[in-house]
Amino acid sequence: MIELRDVVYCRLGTTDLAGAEWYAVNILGLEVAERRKGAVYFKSDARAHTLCYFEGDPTDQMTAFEIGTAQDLHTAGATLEALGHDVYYGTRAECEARMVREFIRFRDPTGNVIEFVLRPETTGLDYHGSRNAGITGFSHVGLCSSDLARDEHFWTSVCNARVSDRIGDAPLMRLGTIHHSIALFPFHRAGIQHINHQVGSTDDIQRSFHFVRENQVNITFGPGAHPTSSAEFLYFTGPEGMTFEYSTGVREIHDEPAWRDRQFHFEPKGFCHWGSAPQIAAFKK
Ligand SMILES: O=C(O)c1cccc(O)c1O
Ligand SMILES: [Fe+2]
Repeated sequence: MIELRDVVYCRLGTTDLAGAEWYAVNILGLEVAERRKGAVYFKSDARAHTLCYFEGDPTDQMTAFEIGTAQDLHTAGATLEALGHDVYYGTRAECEARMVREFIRFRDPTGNVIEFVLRPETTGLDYHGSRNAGITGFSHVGLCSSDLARDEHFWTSVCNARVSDRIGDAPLMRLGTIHHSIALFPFHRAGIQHINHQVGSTDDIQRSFHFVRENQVNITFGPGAHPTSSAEFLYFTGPEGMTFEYSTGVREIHDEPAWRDRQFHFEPKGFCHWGSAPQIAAFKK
């Protein structure tokens, strides 16, 4: 079994790097950690970076997860190869571009590009956004799935993710104690479906709701409250059509043996108990 510690970063291709940077700083509220040739790195918490935009094809999207030891990384590579996945070992330059010691890359059964990384860099320092969005950190990712049962099986039986709850057949899965670090939503193509940052409080959700609306950003869902994680949320659209979510108050599961995954409706009420309805394709039938 491959043990994953946490989701660590997303890498997103863009045809407008300057525009993506402007949005990440001025709307989303991230901090530029570093600019390199053809790429900008963003901080959202103590880690060296949790998001990278690079000049490239917008369908080029990667999600990375931390693995504990070099031994585990190599075992994971062998396990994935045995299951028929092509596994690519990152070069030194590619490791430097990700601020990690080692990584492997492969595709999940839907075709999502996944990286398992060793020793991602941290700064030990908080981040400071110029816009006070109240972000406390990068927290989870939603991935598109063309076959939810098949992909849930992959993530739970190969990668040790545990299902916390399901909305319809869409699993919300935890790697540690946070209700979910990865969730799968039905969509006909591979890609990152949404990127979640946690914010400090309801005030941050409400202030961002008005702020993004004032700035002509398309709000696609919320403000609302998820019955699953119990988090209050806001979803809005970013560069290249990416969905970003802020949420606050996500449930933690500490009594692992006692927790039973629950079944929610794949309808607006399964996504929000305040009555908001999603304008997000993967959240609709
Ligand atoms: O937090 C949740 O429970 C949740 C539920 C549905 C969809 C999401 O993106 C979520 O984060
Ligand atoms: Fe989410």
